[in-house]
Amino acid sequence: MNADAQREAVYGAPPEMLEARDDLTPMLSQYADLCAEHDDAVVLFQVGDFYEAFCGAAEAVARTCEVALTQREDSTGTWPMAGIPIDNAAGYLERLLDAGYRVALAEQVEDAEEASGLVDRAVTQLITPGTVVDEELLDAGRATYLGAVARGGGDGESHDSDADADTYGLAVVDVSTGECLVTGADRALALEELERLAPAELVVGPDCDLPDLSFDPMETPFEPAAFDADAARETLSAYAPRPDAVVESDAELRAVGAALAYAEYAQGDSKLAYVTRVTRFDPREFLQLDATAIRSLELFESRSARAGSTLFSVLDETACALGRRRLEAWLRRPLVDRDRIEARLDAVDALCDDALARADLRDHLSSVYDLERLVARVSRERADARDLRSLKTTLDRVPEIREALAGTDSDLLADLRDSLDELEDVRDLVGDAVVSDPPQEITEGGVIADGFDAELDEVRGTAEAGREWVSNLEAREQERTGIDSLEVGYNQVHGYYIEVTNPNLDRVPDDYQRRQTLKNSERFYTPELKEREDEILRASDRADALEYDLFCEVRADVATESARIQAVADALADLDVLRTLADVAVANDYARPEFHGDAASSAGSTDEAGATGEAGGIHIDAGRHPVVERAQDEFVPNPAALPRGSVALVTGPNMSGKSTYMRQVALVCVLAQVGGFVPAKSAELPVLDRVFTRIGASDDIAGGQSTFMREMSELTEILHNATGDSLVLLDEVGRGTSTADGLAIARAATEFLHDEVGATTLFATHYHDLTDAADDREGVFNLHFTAARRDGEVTFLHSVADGPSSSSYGVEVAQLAGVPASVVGRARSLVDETETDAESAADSGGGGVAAAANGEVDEAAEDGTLAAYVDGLENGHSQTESPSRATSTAEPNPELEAVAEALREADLVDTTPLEALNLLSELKGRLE
Ligand SMILES: Nc1ncnc2c1ncn2[C@@H]1O[C@H](COP(=O)(O)OP(=O)(O)OP(=O)(O)O)[C@@H](O)[C@H]1O
Repeated sequence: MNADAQREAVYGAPPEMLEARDDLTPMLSQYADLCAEHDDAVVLFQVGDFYEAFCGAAEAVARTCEVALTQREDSTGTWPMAGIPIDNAAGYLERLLDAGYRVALAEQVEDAEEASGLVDRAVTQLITPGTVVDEELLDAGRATYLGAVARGGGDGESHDSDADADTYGLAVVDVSTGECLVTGADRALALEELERLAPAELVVGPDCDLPDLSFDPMETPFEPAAFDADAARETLSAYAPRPDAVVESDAELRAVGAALAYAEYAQGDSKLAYVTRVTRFDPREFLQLDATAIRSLELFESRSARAGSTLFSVLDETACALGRRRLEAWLRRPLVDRDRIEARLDAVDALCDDALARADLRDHLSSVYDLERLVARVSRERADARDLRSLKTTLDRVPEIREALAGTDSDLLADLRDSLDELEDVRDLVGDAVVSDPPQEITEGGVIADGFDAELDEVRGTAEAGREWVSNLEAREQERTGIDSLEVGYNQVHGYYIEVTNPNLDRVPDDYQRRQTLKNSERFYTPELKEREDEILRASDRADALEYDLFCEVRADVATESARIQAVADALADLDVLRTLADVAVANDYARPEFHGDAASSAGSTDEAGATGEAGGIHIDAGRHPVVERAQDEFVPNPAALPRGSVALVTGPNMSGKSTYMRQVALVCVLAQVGGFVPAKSAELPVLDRVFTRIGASDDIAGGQSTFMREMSELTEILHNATGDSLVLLDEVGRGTSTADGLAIARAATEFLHDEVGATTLFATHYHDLTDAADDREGVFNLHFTAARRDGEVTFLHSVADGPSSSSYGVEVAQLAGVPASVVGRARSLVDETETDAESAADSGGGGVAAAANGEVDEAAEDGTLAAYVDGLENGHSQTESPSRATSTAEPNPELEAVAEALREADLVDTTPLEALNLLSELKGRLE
């Protein structure tokens, strides 16, 4: 049984309980019923202060949560049972979620003390990866999405676009905040968007056959009927008065309808009143970054040893959780609208110039609570009195935040300032109603402030008067009885009493009635004291009940303002990100990027400027890698001058900085389109439509797919989808196959990108032969990284220069990596031999070779044998028709050398036939 099946086996009513169905106690019978109704989750059944599970589910809970597996015995048998304490359930629930379980909380929905017979229970909440709302189970800095995907061409009639069954709708809901997004696109784009949103849980509509995704959502089976267009329209109409105006296709309608229906189901089948806005977007309104690009540019996850260093971590100077989530959303979705980008840049610029405003904003925003999640809790009736005070604390900051932006000359900041509704009504309501430091419990009084409600004040007054009467009683009774040691006290069990020590018992008046006998004293009460006590108790009980009712009313009143509070949250989130971008820019010396033209106009500019013209190109002066520069003491800034549609072939030794350089160019572009300043002295940039990356192969091996296959499918994706407005980064493409095939593929891809696609491309390669592609295409040019070689030691300079690299320094890098000296020495002599051969071939007129690498830095080399090879390629000759190829390559093949070395080292005199065979087979394997 696989893991999914194992989990599902404990869902539903336990078979052994079903067998004993008629004999079960009422409580277990209720448990079995609830399990049967919610057979897609482990039902955790509230019994007093615990959530219990029975039978197979109990075993799963005990194993996963590491709690004791006990037994419940009754007349019908012995049932395995495991429980988790409700008070600190979060940690256990998290374990169950992590283990892939879905959990249904069956809570007592009536007061156990008031219930006659069996307490009523109902599933109030389904807890799954995409529907968690518990603060302790959520990541403050990330949105937790539940997603739904639907395919077009189904049963809808109202939208023509669905004639194409290739239209996909995608919707996500963040149940903890009420954010709801919907989009639609063709399959490829919709899948890309799905990867970018990476919902924690996914409900997949009928006929949607999803491929393997790069993230790992829980796939939840949900009623296909929820994807029906009419049902979806009905669901959506509770959130948008004109459902069809929100979406643009039936696929979208069905996706958002199903997502909301499932979210409602998870929240106990109730409308999510705090989903006040369903927002539709078009993926093309944003810079498209697919999952591969997000991963390889290390926006959120680090793949290197510098764990934790990502663009997000460098930028994350946010002061509050609202800002942190917004920064993530902006980074995942940089803009393409030039005006919107400039508006953000103006705002960042203005804040960069105003240190005081920045500091004020940071200060105020750091005491802002997570309004989005707060308002959702208020709306779900889960907020306690402290939550409401947190809301007020946050709202108290709003006037100050507006004040900090008073004189701003940025339109965006001014708009945000103006949209900051001070919500005085809500603030005053909470301020008047809830005491400043309320207890966590809302049922035990002490929550509502004096003066808020006349009836409560009166009831409290009665209780207070009673207490005062009691507190004066001692003096009065001492005087009346003449017993100086007489004391009035109170305890939980017996209530108020008058205590008289044994020697004074003879002076006790007649109206004293005995309540309790102690060793040295007696305790009494009087009818009047009893009456007062009852009055006090009645009044405090009444006050507690009144307080609870009043609190619920206040909370409901606040809930009606959800949309206004969410708008404030929205503005605060934007402000926090803008001030963060400004803080980071100032702290790290970033510069404001400039854009030439907008995406639309630059797309058509090729003709005017030619494929290699300046228009729309990427021009960066002294650019830096924002993450790498922070991780080391010194970083060498590098320029980039990439005309629009050009292909830069980047060569250089291993470790010289090629990948860093390419990524930094992309990161500068991404950051600029987020609206941030960039790590450079200056940058003039185009508005890109997409960034594609094909970087590094090492981590794919773990994925099981053949590295080369993966590499080629990513390349295909790029060649199909890149446009003249795209930036393409290729690192070592073609490396996963034989040198000849790899070089041919790299060469052909370069030509295609240049001639057909016109995408601005950076291509890092170890195929020095590829550098010749620059000879016959104006838009293809070479860049290289330099190193200094002195006495056999290599120092990387990390600076980029024009032209191809002269040497790969592979042997030196091998030495740096600790490869044994004898191997390094042998490798070096082999390289020398090859170079000498190449030189003599050149001298004898074999093909126009310039002096090969001679140990000097920064010397461009051309390779005559390559010219022959390229000729072959261009004349349509396949590689096999070029017999000279295998022997004439200037670049030594390290694998061949290693095999040769192993053969040379083999001591045949001492080798048995079997060992010889093994060696042969091993060497053959290496060659293949
Ligand atoms: N501009 C720079 N200034 C300072 N150090 C740098 C610079 N660029 C790169 N480095 C350092 O050099 C290391 C190697 O860089 P990078 O991975 O970019 O090399 P590479 O040429 O792509 O190597 P390979 O060909 O082996 O993939 C980086 O981890 C970084 O520490």
